[in-house]
Amino acid sequence: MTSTAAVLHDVVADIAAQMKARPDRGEVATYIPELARVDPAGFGICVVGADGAVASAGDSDAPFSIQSVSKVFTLTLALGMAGDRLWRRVGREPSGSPFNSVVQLEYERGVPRNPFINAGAIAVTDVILSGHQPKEALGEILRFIRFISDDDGITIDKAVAASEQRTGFRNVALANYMKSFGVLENPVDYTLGVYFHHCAIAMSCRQLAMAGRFLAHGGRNPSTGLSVVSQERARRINALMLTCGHYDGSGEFAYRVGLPGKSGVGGGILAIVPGVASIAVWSPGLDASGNSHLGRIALEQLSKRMGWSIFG
Ligand SMILES: NC(=O)CC[C@H](N)C(=O)O
Repeated sequence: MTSTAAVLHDVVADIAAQMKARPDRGEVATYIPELARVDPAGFGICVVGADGAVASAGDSDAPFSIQSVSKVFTLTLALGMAGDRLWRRVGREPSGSPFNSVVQLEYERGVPRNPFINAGAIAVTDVILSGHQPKEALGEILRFIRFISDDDGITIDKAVAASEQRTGFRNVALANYMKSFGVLENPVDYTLGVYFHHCAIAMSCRQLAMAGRFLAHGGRNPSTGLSVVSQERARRINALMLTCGHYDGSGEFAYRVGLPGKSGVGGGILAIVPGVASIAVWSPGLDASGNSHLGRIALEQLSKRMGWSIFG
């Protein structure tokens, strides 16, 4: 073991022990009833380096609902299908608004600010769906995630998908509003069905960190050398994660952590250290912006102690 690897192992173990013990855990998402049942005591972390070395601690093998972290993978797939045409349907600017905000869509005539807020991700899902049946589109998304993770065991949590399908009234509103401007091509319930199901994909920190490797290594899977996307595309997805990955908490995340990252209301965060590592953390309690409270704090410590901020 090199000394950097040994340091990383110690740092990761220390952070997990500290996070497990903290009383301030944030609030689990309650607007999706199935997520309201998750125990806030969970904490997991996993770091995968360029050489494939893994440093993990806590509940790093416990599956959780990846929710909006899936938006990184759907964006990657949609760019592969539509290329720059995607940007006719969704913007690339931070929203400065909550992830499920309705008001901005009206000002901007149904074109969402970016692919990581709910409206933007629904528009991206609609692009993946075009020309397919919902089942095929969902199969494509799941296959892609299994491929980049090198893990065929990843599945969709049907109970979470059904729970959101029953209660996702805001997303129904956002989708119908976009449909009225012609931003969605497919029937609204088809697009939302695929969206709710990809948000309900369950992964562990280890699986998620594996899935993020291509973003850390210029678009390639470092273990096989196979290209997933071009280097330019990987760089651009990282840029969007940095500027938009935490909704109206994106500025704070960049300030404190200094890495491209994408959060989900299941409490997961995928963070990328370009050229160095892919990191996943999970703690189900959220802050006021809907981002994992301890997940962000853990990443702040990790980035600081390893000197990983992209800002030097
Ligand atoms: N920020 C999130 O993770 C939100 C995703 C969730 N499925 C929703 O649409 O509300």
